[in-house]
Amino acid sequence: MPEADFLSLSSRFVLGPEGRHRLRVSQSLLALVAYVLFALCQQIEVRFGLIEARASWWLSAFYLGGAVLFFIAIRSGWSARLADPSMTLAQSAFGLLAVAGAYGITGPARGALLTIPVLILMFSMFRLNRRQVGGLALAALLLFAAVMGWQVVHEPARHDPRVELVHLVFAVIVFGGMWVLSDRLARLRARLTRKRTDLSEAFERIRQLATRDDLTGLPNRRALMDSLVNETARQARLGQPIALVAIDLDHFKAINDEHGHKAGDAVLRGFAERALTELRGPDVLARWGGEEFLLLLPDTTVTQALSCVQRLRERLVLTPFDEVQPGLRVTFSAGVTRCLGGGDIDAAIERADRAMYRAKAAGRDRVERA
Ligand SMILES: Nc1nc2c(ncn2[C@@H]2O[C@H](COP(=O)(O)OP(=O)(O)OP(=O)(O)O)[C@@H](O)[C@H]2O)c(=O)[nH]1
Repeated sequence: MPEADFLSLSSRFVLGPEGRHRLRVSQSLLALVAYVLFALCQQIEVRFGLIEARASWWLSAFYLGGAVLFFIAIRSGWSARLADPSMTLAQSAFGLLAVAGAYGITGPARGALLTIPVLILMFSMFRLNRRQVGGLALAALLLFAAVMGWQVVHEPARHDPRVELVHLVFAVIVFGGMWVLSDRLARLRARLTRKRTDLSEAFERIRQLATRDDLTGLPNRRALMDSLVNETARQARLGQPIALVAIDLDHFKAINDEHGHKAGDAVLRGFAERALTELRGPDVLARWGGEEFLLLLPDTTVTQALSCVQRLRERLVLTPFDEVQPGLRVTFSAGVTRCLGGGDIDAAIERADRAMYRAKAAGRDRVERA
């Protein structure tokens, strides 16, 4: 097996399939590695005679066991049922407990351990809210204060009260600082989230403006061209026919002249609404410009398209535009062609257009095939 394949297979075995879950698993694995390093450091201190061996073994067993359990809970997918599948709060609290325990058993070098809660709190800031981070910082402070107090009382020979007091003051400054920092970070995150929402709303609006006709809400010319390209590519794969229909409302200028431009707008909207109720989901009716529409009918032969257009005509006969002017009837002329895709798109539009003009010339309110 090539080396690269072996590596990707073993990383898949340890971390699971790609995705958010894998990110969580790799983070908990990283935490496990950190605990192992921490245990090794403790062993060095044991060798130096700074820590008692038995206490060190017990504590190492506690936090390594905990870290393995967290890893299993996340890797197995069990934690996915929780609100935070990364178990950030639990992992951070556990880490702080382990460090406080280590502080209790570590000899003169224990002051260095005060830097580790900073690391834990910094990691937690990316996932937890400021109340949770504040709670963790306060809990860590109380935990350390309790361990310091307990040691001063029970082992005054090894734990000088003056040194513990200095450590405690430093802990207050550092943990307090972490809380202030988490507050700033939370505000920054909230601002970023707001900006991201604004940005995606603006993007959606731009997309609408670029692809929709403002008056009717139908796809515009550009969106129809995109649909044509996509559909004809699909047609090439599946061998299905596509029909294209050019539709132009009859005597629309007269409607504008007699009833006003607003009434003309309402007729365009009304036509779009009526037509959409007669079409299937995959059909695309677009406003091509003015009072002209283009209809794309995927998986439809020209004969089927002719009966679809016939249905539209009947619909307009049955539902006059009473909302514009009581009894106002609107008709259209249409031209139908088959679109073969690729280089035929422009040619098909032209064929449908020419057929539609033939329908106009033949007296309007009719449909011609190209
Ligand atoms: N109200 C309104 N009118 C529009 C819009 N776009 C184009 N028009 C008008 O549509 C009319 C089209 O007129 P013509 O091209 O002469 O077509 P027609 O009167 O429908 O005649 P035939 O197509 O030959 O049946 C023009 O008066 C345009 O001003 C629009 O968005 N709203």
